[in-house]
Amino acid sequence: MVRLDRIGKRYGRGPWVLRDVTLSVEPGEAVVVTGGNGSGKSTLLRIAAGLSKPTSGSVSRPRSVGWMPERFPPGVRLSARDYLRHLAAVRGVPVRWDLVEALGFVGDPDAPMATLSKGNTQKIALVQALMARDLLVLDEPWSGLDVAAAATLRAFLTSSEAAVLVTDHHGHDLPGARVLPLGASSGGVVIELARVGSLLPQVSALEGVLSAAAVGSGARVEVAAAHSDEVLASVLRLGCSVRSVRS
Ligand SMILES: Nc1ncnc2c1ncn2[C@@H]1O[C@H](COP(=O)(O)OP(=O)(O)OP(=O)(O)O)[C@@H](O)[C@H]1O
Repeated sequence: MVRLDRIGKRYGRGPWVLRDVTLSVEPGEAVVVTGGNGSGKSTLLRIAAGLSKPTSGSVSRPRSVGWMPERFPPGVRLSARDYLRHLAAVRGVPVRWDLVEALGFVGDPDAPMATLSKGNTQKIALVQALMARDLLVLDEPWSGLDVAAAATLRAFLTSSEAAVLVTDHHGHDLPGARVLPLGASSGGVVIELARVGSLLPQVSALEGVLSAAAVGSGARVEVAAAHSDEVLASVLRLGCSVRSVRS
């Protein structure tokens, strides 16, 4: 699984883009990171995928990581076929031609990547990432896909045994996924809990809890910043497991 522990990030002396983000995604689980432009979604994903170092906090990730950037680097001279073969060889996995087909790729697999349409480039960029075994980190994977390919991708991610971390600001539904909203908050701290069960009323009653809503078998709890440490200690004492903490 991938685990981000109290991640903070600032670029140089600029403002903090991320502060104190704790998140774990287990195999077979999916998390959708949402938030407005500039809220830090891509930054969080780049850190999770190992492309950027956090300023504070720590990350642990599995070995086989697939990364799809928001924009495919221009000027790749390889053909789609050679590009996928190369990346499959590097990762020690077979090329997923079945996925290329399932996504409805209609470009020339032997033409340079730079000459493909946006949608077809996106499909190849996706397949190279989806070939990884343990962790799939996909930045805006639906962007540029036609409806049928979007449905194929959703079905693939929903049934994947890898840990899945995606960004989305178009409201694409990913059944069963947890949502991690980044960005403007009401000054509170949002704590995501796993396995809350019948404890939700007790969590809601803790001093400093502003709202507590069930999400699947867990809950999303908003806490006044001044009470966040006590609430965290209390929910752990109650036996809840903490998925993420965001201020
Ligand atoms: N390499 C960088 N150097 C300096 N600042 C950066 C860098 N990358 C991102 N930022 C800044 O960090 C903030 C968060 O950017 P990021 O791309 O993570 O947001 P985002 O939520 O993915 O945005 P969008 O939805 O617009 O893609 C922005 O203010 C951005 O300008």
